[in-house]
Amino acid sequence: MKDAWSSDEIRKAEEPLIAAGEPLMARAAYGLAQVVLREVALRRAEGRAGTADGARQGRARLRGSLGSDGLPGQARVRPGRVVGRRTADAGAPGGRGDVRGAHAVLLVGPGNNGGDTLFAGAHLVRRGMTVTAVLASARAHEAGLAAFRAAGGRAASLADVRVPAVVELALGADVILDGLVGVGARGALRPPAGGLVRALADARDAAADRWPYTVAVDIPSGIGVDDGAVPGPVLRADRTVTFGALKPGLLLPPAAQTAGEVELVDVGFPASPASGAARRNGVARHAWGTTDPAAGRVLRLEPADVAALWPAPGARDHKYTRGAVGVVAGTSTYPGAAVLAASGAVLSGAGMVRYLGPEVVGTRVLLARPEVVVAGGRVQSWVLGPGVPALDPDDEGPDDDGQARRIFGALAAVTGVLSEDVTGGRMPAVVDAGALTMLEHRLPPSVVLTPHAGELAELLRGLGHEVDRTAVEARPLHWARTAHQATGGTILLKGAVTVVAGPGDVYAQADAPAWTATAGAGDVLAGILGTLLAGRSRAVVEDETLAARLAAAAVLVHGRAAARASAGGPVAALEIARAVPAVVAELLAGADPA
Ligand SMILES: NC(=O)C1=CN([C@@H]2O[C@H](COP(=O)(O)OP(=O)(O)OC[C@H]3O[C@@H](n4cnc5c(N)ncnc54)[C@H](O)[C@@H]3O)[C@@H](O)[C@H]2O)[C@@H](O)CC1
Ligand SMILES: [K+]
Repeated sequence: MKDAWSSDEIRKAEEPLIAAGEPLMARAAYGLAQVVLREVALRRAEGRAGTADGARQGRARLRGSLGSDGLPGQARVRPGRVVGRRTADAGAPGGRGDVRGAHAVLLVGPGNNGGDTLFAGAHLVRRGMTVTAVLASARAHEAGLAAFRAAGGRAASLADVRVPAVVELALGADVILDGLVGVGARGALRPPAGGLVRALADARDAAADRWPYTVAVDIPSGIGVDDGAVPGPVLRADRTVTFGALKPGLLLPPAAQTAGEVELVDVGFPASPASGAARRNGVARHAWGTTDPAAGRVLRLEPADVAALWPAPGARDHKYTRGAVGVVAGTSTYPGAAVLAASGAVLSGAGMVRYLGPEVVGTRVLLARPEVVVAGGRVQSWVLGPGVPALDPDDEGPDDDGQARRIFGALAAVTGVLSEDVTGGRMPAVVDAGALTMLEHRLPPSVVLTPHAGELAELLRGLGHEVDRTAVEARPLHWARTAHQATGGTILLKGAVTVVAGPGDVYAQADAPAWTATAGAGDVLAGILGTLLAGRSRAVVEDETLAARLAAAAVLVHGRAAARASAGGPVAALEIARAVPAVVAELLAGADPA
């Protein structure tokens, strides 16, 4: 399990270590430098490093703006010229591990994040790289700058060299280190760092594969460390080297999408899960229900966590103990959703799947999956709403083949509105698509709502919040938590990174390839989650945090199945369902079905 620490928690963990004289910054800088050296060497060995010529031109242009002592001078680089085409250079100094002559540009802010970057820069210089630091503020970490200069690095102030020259320099470099701000950042990057990053981000977009390898130091500067927001310009990184612990913004969308591959450098924080309580010592954990946005941890499940959660059958299990999933999905106009949701449930290992809906749809479900029982009866979880039209209160008689009536009945059972004698007691449910418009009562957390951003915005508008799809996409964590608090249900907000918010920890899962954004994929996910909830039906009702964990597990399996079915190309929703058994088998065998 990946576990992110908020900026407050990082600070609390840091304080005693710094007080004890632990060299945190030296460790961070060394780890950062090792990653940069490895990546530059790798790229050179693969022939992907920038040309020596390009780097030389970029440096020559900057040199025009530097005094002979390396300090900023008066000459200016003409703005707007792009130099240093990046092409493979067979003549680069050879061999894996060789970084001599490679050029790094450091973007250095005023705090310790800039300090890490300068100390790392000193390591790079000592390994034979040419390193230029662009100091974005009047202040820079004193010891870091001294060490960098002593090693032979050159530093220039942004105020002197100006943004266009830095863009040119970057285009001629092999690697850029973004050390403008780290966990001390608040809000969008302010000028001049904000302007610099905007120009670099634009240049990156325009230059595409000619852009140098970009490494974010601790976090991509400008992201919301704790909430994953992207409130202003951010230079997208190929890799983020983060120190001590992951930060929520590295897991949460949309910021997570700017971080590239995330690599953790151990600087000596207590790391084991057992020490989790200790490392949070003194950090107020607010009870759920407060408006504190930091309540609950931000986690990401990994394959081993899902294997431990999966309701694998034992020798004494039979189809009823394993859990029956009741599916109310599809109409005669949209029968496919019923087939996909039922397939997701069957192929993820439900003891039994019951389908409730119009006969014409039931027949199609049976044709696709003869295992499905097309009749009512006891179930241990419900999957409600895929392929069912949204309820339109102005419409007298929606053409839904009686599906709304069936969904209202099931919702009355799962929300506890009907007596146990009638319903057999509360049970978990997945509420998807049209069923999201049929909620009338407060939900228990064992009911998982599975909207995408547009559907969540609509749900929230119905609850009095002024919000549209774009606003939800900008702050998925905030709105998912808001929806949880407003409805009581667990919210699974679908996206490239899916966020699950319930009463406790939040999960941010990034398991699926972009090809997964295809019609019907969500129906399959609903079916998989239905199976997981049915398999642990009683526990889900008793433990109010379990539905969110299982929802995250369903997202992981769905994403890995999509990756497998896609194999780098397009993927059809039914193929995702078909890939699920092999993915589950590998998970249970302890493998990572990546
Ligand atoms: N957590 C750890 O264990 C370690 C952390 N270290 C580093 O220390 C960093 C935190 O250092 P600091 O607390 O000095 O803070 P930062 O270096 O993250 O940034 C704080 C500085 O940036 C400015 N700033 C804040 N928000 C800004 C904005 N929106 N636009 C422009 N400037 C802004 C502030 O005025 C302040 O000067 C970490 O991110 C990490 O890189 C390492 O040095 C040592 C190990
Ligand atoms: K940074």
